[in-house]
Amino acid sequence: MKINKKRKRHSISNDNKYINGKDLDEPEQINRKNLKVNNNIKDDNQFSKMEDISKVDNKRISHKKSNDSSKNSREKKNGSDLIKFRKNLPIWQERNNLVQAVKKNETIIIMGEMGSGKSTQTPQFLVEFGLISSKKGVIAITQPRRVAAISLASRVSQEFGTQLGQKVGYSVRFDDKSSHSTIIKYLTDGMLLRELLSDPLLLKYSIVILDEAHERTMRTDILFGMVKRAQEIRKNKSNQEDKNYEPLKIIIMSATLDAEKFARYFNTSTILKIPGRQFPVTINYASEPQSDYLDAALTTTMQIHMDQPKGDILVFLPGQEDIEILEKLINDYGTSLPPDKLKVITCLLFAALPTEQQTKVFDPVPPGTRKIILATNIAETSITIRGVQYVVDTAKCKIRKFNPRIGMESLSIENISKNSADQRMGRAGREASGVCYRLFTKDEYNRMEKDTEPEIKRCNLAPIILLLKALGIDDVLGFDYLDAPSRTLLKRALEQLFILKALDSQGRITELGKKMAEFPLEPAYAKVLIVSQEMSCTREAIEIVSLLSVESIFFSPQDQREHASEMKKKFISPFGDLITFLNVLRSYEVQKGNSEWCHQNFINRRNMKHVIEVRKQLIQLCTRMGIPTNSSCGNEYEIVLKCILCGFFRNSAILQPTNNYRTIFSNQNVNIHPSSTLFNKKVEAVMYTELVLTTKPYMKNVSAIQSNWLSDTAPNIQK
Ligand SMILES: Nc1ncnc2c1ncn2[C@@H]1O[C@H](COP(=O)(O)OP(=O)(O)OP(=O)(O)O)[C@@H](O)[C@H]1O
Repeated sequence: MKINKKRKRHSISNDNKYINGKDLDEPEQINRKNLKVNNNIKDDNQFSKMEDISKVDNKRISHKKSNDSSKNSREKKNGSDLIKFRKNLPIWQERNNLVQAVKKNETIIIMGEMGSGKSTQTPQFLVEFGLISSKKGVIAITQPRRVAAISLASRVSQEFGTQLGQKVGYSVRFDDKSSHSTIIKYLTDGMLLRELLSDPLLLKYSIVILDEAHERTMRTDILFGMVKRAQEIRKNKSNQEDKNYEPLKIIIMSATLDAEKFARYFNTSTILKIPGRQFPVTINYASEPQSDYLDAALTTTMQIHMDQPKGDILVFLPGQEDIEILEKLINDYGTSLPPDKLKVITCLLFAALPTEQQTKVFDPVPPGTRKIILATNIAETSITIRGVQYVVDTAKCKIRKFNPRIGMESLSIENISKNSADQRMGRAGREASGVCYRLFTKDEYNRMEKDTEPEIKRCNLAPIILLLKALGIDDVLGFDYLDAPSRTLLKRALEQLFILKALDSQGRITELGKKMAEFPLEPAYAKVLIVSQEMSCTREAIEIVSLLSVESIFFSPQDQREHASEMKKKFISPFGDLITFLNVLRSYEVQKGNSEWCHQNFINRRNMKHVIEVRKQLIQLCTRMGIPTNSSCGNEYEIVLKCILCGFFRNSAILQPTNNYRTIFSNQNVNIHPSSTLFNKKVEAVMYTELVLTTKPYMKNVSAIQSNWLSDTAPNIQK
């Protein structure tokens, strides 16, 4: 297979920075004309460069055999098939031990091989052995991602033989499918944290299962401390024979965690190991390092398609941009397949996709078709996508980091850890044997870090500190962290919240802070929405927050950049990017999202649909919070920008006599990014939502403001 490598590649070094989940770099668009797949795959066989692990190191991950043939396991299972299926899971043999361990201990740790049945079976065993009754309290089982919570709840409700939302349900942001009769509730870690706001001791649960604990998201780390605290308080109360309090059991689960460390933290010595998985996965490593992960992913995927028997393919990529490029290439390629080959259908899975589009990856495809799923690491843990037999792993992911010194957040493409690579491999071999194609060498694997650094050690802590304060944890420095964050990170978060007036000068949460904490949004965005009420511009504020929830509402292919920027001109506002985005949204609605119009105007239709969805959810949220969502500012954009400034005044810069912009907060020289509508324009002051470090520090999403607005909105700014 030949791929024209003339195109400009993404740098995957540290200078490829992102901020707030978006590309910080001017996106290096691929010249798609230059990037072609030659159908004659076998002529230039990528796998001549890949070693078959079965030949070179015989590392087959295979333990327990199942009697199910792959054909049978693919068939839709009715009740008795599902029971048979459950009995074949490795965890089934351990169910007595598991239940006894939970009965005897306050906390246990379950370390089980991927696919052994932890996430689906553990809560069912607890119910089946009578440990749960809705009187005593039900089971909460957390997942780091909503797609996992939803798909696990669907599967378990099927196995349980009830409708989703009844005995088995889920709760994720903006979507709750649980009821009074729910006894097993899958929920994201963020949702359980939110429940703590109204139920600080989690009294409606008698068992909390923290699944995929190795992921170490910031929210999971805070949950560890909060759940442990709730357990201690409940234990003390029930020891004092207070009938209102039942003890709380905690179960920590993962295939790839440091069990000893968790055992020490949770004061337990009960670690249950579940050996074995149902089906083997063969691992193929690249025989030499791949200089271009996207080319390697395309080549490998197409080679599997041409050479390997049917079975769906799951490809791991670092982000939306790469996913969309590969989607286009595979679809182009799919149109020229020989008639005797399976057709291909691509499905995408990344965080910014609306839930109903994310869950499309689980839909079956027509016969004679191979599904190719292009996913970020959100497909890495927990989920089973039926039919996936091949995993292609680029070893890349986006890592978010916060530099507390200059207050800048970045998101860069980096290598994953060994544990991540193993989790990715574990998405195959769940219904039949599978193959994992690692686009890196065995040596590279050996050199990978064991674990990804926990978010709490590298991210902006402001959202989580606000939540802790709202939960009544005043001493955030002394909180019982599994791994304590650095003091600099903590100090910066406290400072940020003080400046937003979410905390007072003593570090106590204010009424405004309490209200902000109720929004499942970053503090700055929550503040904008709250303030918008008194400024009568809630509608516009919601729309701008929604427009900022996607990487970009425009696309500009490298070979059509000039044309694209010409087409963009009609939307441009002298107020800068945010109001320009609003203009695009207005036109998009007039055009009813017409795809031809989007195409002609270089508008990213998929992202616009997401914007509309987020807007709908924010309108519901504000209504629930008692904030009227109408506006009477009559398109007075100065008012709208002043409102945004209330959340983002930390991100403002003043034009200097030298014609440079200097940030008011960290006093550094910054530049307007070339993609901004204000590029090369000189205005007295600007506000931005992202700061990007590439060749220079660049501001993105820039708006023109007046410097006197700053003293009105931010009287307590400290340099
Ligand atoms: N949504 C689903 N559809 C079909 N089969 C499923 C589904 N979810 C789980 N399974 C089956 O149940 C098995 C056990 O899944 P489960 O998620 O409980 O394993 P696990 O041990 O938690 O895995 P991991 O550590 O990878 O999350 C899977 O290997 C798969 O065969």
